Amino acid sequence: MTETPNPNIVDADTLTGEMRPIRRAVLALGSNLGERMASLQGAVNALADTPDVWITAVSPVYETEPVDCPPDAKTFLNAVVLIDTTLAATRLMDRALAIEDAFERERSEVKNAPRTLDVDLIVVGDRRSNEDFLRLPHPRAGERAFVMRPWLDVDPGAELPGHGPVADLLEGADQSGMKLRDDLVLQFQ
Ligand SMILES: Nc1ncnc2c1ncn2[C@@H]1O[C@H](COP(=O)(O)OP(=O)(O)OP(=O)(O)O)[C@@H](O)[C@H]1O
Ligand SMILES: Nc1nc2c(c(=O)[nH]1)N=C(CO)CN2
Repeated sequence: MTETPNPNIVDADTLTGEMRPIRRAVLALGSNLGERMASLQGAVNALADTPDVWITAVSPVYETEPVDCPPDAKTFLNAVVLIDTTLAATRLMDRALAIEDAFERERSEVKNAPRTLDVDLIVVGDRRSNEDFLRLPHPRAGERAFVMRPWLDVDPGAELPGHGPVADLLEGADQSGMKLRDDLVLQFQ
């Protein structure tokens, strides 16, 4: 039987904006200023407390040499968080910026200036975006071992849309400046 949609009936999704699809998202955390581990843990806690966000995995923590940073930059702690979310990608970006602000992130004109906390969206489902406010997938993620390595740890089959398997990207990346900090473990509920 062929069903003809009734134009007089507006479905509940359209009316309420509810029933958004659930998407897997990958967020990268970094800190090279202040209490680095406390900032990363605070970001994980804040994500866990975010309505419509469910953390599914948190990676090990790596100590990494600064890449493309001012000459006096200190080493970073980096990690990756996997979430499921029904938030729109732009709302997730708002939340990431608010979490950075809550940890006294200062925004400077200096490229890659030291920061207490950086929360980057790497992928949000299959969402693509090319706005200044939100670029997805993150345009520099594929060349960053400090993102690919922890991502691979928590998702060995991961793929970066448009770039290929994370395992292959990592093989071509310079991992020499990275050290696993297995003495530092991020907790999540
Ligand atoms: N995928 C994304 N993740 C995080 N911020 C993004 C993304 N796409 C666009 N932005 C925008 O970039 C700005 C934040 O840039 P920020 O200064 O944190 O960059 P960065 O983390 O220092 O550098 P990079 O983008 O190379 O990691 C924000 O205004 C944010 O809206
Ligand atoms: N090691 C390391 N280097 C960086 C990082 C980072 O998180 N870790 N973030 C940057 C801009 O987001 C630039 N350079």
